[in-house]
Amino acid sequence: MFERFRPYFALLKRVKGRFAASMIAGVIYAAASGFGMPFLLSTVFPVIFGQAQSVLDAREALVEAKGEEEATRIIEKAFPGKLKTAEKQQEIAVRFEDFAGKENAGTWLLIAACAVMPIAFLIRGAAGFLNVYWTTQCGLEVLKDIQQKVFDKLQRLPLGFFSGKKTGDLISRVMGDTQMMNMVVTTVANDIIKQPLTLVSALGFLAYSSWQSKESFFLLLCLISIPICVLPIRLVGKKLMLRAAVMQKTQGDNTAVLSETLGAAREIRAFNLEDLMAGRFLSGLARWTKLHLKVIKYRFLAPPAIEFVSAIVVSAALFYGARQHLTLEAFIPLVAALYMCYDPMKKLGEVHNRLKQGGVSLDRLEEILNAPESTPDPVAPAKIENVNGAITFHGVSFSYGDSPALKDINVEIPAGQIVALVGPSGAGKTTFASLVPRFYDPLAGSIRLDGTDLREVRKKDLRDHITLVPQEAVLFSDTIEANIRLGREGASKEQVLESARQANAHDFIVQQPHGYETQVGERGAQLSGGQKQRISIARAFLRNAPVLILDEATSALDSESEARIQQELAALARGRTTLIIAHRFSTIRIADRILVFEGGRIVGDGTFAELEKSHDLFRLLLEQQRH
Ligand SMILES: Nc1ncnc2c1ncn2[C@@H]1O[C@H](COP(=O)(O)OP(=O)(O)OP(=O)(O)O)[C@@H](O)[C@H]1O
Repeated sequence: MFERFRPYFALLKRVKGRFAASMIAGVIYAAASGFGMPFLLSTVFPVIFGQAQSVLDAREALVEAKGEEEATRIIEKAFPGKLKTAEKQQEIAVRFEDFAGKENAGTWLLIAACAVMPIAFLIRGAAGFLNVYWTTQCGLEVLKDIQQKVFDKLQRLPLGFFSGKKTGDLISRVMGDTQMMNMVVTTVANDIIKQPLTLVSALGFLAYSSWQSKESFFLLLCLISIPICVLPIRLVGKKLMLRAAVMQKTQGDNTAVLSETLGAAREIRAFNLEDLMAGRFLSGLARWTKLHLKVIKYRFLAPPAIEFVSAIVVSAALFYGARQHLTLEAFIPLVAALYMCYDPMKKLGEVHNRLKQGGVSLDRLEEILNAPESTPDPVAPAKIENVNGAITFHGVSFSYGDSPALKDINVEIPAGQIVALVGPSGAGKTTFASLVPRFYDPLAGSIRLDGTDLREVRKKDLRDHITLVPQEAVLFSDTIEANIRLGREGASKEQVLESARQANAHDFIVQQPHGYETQVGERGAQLSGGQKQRISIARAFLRNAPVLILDEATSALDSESEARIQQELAALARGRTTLIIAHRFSTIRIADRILVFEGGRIVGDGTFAELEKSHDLFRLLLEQQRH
């Protein structure tokens, strides 16, 4: 049952004190329930109802007629185990006489006997509460660690991981599946320690009374029927796990539809796709509801099955007890112990099912946690300091899947050169630029920065020397200043302002209602495309890295904004090794050199004038751009 979660037990180390305390509380609870309750029933009730005394009186009466030995034997047979208890109780009664006087001894004994129950329940209740509280705390701490690891991993995973995944499904894993685990932890925590221990201590009581009365029928009955109860638990658990897996996947698909719908709000309205998207969402919901009901069905099937088995066992016990002429007083504690065996079984069935369901969510989280690191950091990383920015590609090939995206690329880019990458769509320009910050590693060949192979450098150190200005500016929902500051942690206010001036953003920023403190909204929704792009350029100025990758940063703008931003980009590129991914040729005029890509190869290399004169494909591309 716990096998699936074993790798995570190590995470309990951090909360081992709490966990040990919860175990101790669980042991107290279990001992009080499984052993204590039946034991109290067998000792306190006889005191209250005076049966202990009547056992002694009966023996007393027989002693004259049958002699001491025979009288004891007859009484032992009629009231198994009770003679010893009665003697002990008489001893207690005598002590009460010393304490309360002969007259009041009876009353005090009764008060004490009656008080035992609430005290026992108080101890049991407090131990139960502390057990569930501390176990939940430990479980949630472990879960927090797992969530943290998943989030961390998601941020560090190579980009290739995301190609085949839906964002909505990933959100559903991080939020939905951890939520599911949360629920599993909180529900399971209540029973996971208490119930098995209660079962053991109830079996302990049955063993103890078997030994006392030399009668092992009840213990045997219990030992035989426990495996029968395990059967439905296992059967149902397997079915439940399969349904839960599909259910969680469906949940992921539904979240994906939702996130796509929210992300394409304009397009959905423009193309009248509201009904289509609603239909998709509804059919996903219907599938999820159906699966959820199946999961519920299997979850709640095991307890009645166990109850049925336990009812049969109690009936068998009744039959046997009646035949053996057991007194009610002897019978009740045994039935209570039997109940204390089956109740944990029933609850453990639920725990088992819950853990199965949690296992499914864990599988989905582990897909993220155990995703291979395709661009690992070196064990002994090389230091890169005072980077000039010379980049060399030597025999580089790369493919995302089967068909190659780059084939045998050899090129040397001196420090400070501005290079435009042009070529038809799908020629490999973006891929070429993506290899420089190690978003991917080449499958063959090597890439060097100032002579150092990129794979010998830690990704963080490498990326500290690179600035990426994407096609569409990415802003986070925070203030303008915070968005610029993302370029360099710890930059001074003056440096932020200076970068904004360099990007020609300062003037429009100070006109905003709260100036630099203005909130930009989610993904910068409250700013125009040009304004967003200027903030993104200001961020790049602030970063001040020697290598710059411009993913034709103006292609998302209208021509007027585009023309104005050209100047800032030219200023930004000056003195830096710059790779411009030129989708629309809008920025290639600022380039010192142009590389022409076709089918994953570099088929042209020269200045604008040289290529315009002699390169057919370049001329064709230029011609297409002009029309
Ligand atoms: N994440 C990816 N997963 C799988 N294949 C990809 C991925 N990105 C690009 N490709 C494929 O690799 C090849 C090169 O793509 P790349 O994006 O580098 O071209 P590009 O020249 O930048 O094109 P465009 O100008 O249209 O952006 C294409 O065949 C493309 O389909």
